[in-house]
Amino acid sequence: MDLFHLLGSGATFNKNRFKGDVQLFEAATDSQIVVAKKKNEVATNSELRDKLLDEIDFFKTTHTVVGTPTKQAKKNDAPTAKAFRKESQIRVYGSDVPNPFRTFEDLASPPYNLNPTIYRNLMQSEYKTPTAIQMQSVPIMLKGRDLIACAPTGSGKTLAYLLPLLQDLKKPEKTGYRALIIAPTRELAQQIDREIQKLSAGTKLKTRVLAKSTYATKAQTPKEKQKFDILISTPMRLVYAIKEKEIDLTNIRHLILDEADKLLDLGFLDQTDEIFAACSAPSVRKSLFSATFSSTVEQLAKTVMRDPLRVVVGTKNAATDTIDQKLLFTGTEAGKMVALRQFIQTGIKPPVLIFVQSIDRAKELFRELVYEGINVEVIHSERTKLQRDNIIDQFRVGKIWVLIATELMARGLDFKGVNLVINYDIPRSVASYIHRIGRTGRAGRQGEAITYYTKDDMDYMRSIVNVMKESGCEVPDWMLKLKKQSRKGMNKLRKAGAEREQIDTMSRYDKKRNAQKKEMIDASKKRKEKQLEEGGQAPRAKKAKKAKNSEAAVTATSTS
Ligand SMILES: Nc1ncnc2c1ncn2[C@@H]1O[C@H](COP(=O)(O)OP(=O)(O)OP(=O)(O)O)[C@@H](O)[C@H]1O
Repeated sequence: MDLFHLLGSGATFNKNRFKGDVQLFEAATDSQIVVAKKKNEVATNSELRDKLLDEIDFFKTTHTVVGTPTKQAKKNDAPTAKAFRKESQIRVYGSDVPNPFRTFEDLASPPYNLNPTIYRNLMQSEYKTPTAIQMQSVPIMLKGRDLIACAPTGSGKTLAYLLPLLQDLKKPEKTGYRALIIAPTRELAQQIDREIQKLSAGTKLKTRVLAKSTYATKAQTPKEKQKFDILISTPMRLVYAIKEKEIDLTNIRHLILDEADKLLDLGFLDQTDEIFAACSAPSVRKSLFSATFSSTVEQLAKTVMRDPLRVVVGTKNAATDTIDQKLLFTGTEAGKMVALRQFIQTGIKPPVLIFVQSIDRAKELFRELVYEGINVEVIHSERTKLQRDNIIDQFRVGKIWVLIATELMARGLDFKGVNLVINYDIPRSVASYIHRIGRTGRAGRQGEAITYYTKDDMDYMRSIVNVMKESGCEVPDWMLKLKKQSRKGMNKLRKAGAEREQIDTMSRYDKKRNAQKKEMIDASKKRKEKQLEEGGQAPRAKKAKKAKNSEAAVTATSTS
């Protein structure tokens, strides 16, 4: 009835035409005065108005009331919010759920009224249609609700939280950080920052990525510190900053955890706890995003959130359906290298990402592949920040064809063009499997993932096989009947990884030859440097060509 009042405010009824309806409307209250009062209230009380408007479904052309599809809606083939959610595989848990929006154009008008600058940036971006998680998360966050959002890898979760965040911050206030985004790795923090820069261009909002190299945060005056609106950080760095009193989080009103399940996992939990405590304003809105959430983590999350809504897109903890997942049995560890070499010889379609279980194995595999005649690199936490940044940039632009990586790269990083992910070593958990293979098949593109396994991995294959089956990939029947690994066994794998033979297939002869090659390259490099130091004469054409060749080779080896 309230909704009817709101929609009917200002309208007059033709008593002849509406007859019974007029009686129904007006007889519902005691007198004409009460009706008028009510009409007035719903039209002028903004809170009540917003609540009522939330119940209305916003379409490009039609408005339909949730749950009661009108004839008009059916005619326009525009489903109700409920049907629309079902169609878009969106499930929401919790009460008082705002409706999803349908098109980016909807955001320009009420109830969203997206800031015109952000709207313009959005319209000028490559995004044409919102993804399911964006459609449902944006209205929830705009409404100021806490949110736990689970949606597949590469489905645009970053934009889903950035749009409402930027909308709420509006413009700089110079009161210090008002929003905090936590990500598990520095690389992901930088990627989020890039997205913010694109989306907030022209709003004058200022963002800082807190990294070790962030210059003289300490030396900044309080006034300088207040210039920033948004802070993005890894937990470790932020906890250090909190302890050193470099950073004041008391003004934070938005706290977003990207890859939230990782941040609430044992490895990070203490730090995340400290961060939550430091964001001491009573009205902090918390949003958690990830492609995977265990029920334990969800329960834990709920204890620090206020009446959160939970959104799940697709099947919870499943892989993206645009990834063609395959398994390759290699028998032994040595068999993996044989398979990989064969694969490279038949011609790979770069860029390819190869995951291994440890830094040592990443280094070993790099040593094996560096002389295969492909542009290969290796990334792990022992590389310097500068090296890591360069490698990621070069991989993004296609200069590196094959990138060997540890778990560092498994989460959040967006390489749209990755055609293939190879799990050279099986991942340590189902979540890790989903995130690793999720580096391909992003934003609706097709991708491929191959997982190598040996006879020793058999005990851990069941959960991977289940994920594959769930996402519609072919798996042999017998693998679905494999014994399920005990919790203890899975925990052991998660903590320490499987015991594996060293990756070392080169003969003594090959090793000697490679060592000689390296020596020659180093010597040539030294000669060149000396020449340059001495202000060297212009080398002859032949010499120049030779030096160029060695330089290329040095780039390949200097990282080994
Ligand atoms: N509405 C959209 N239409 C098309 N592409 C989009 C849209 N929204 C985001 N993208 C693009 O999709 C890619 C993946 O987005 P994003 O990195 O936010 O995914 P994600 O869901 O956070 O993935 P992950 O779980 O792996 O972190 C990005 O390249 C992003 O620019």
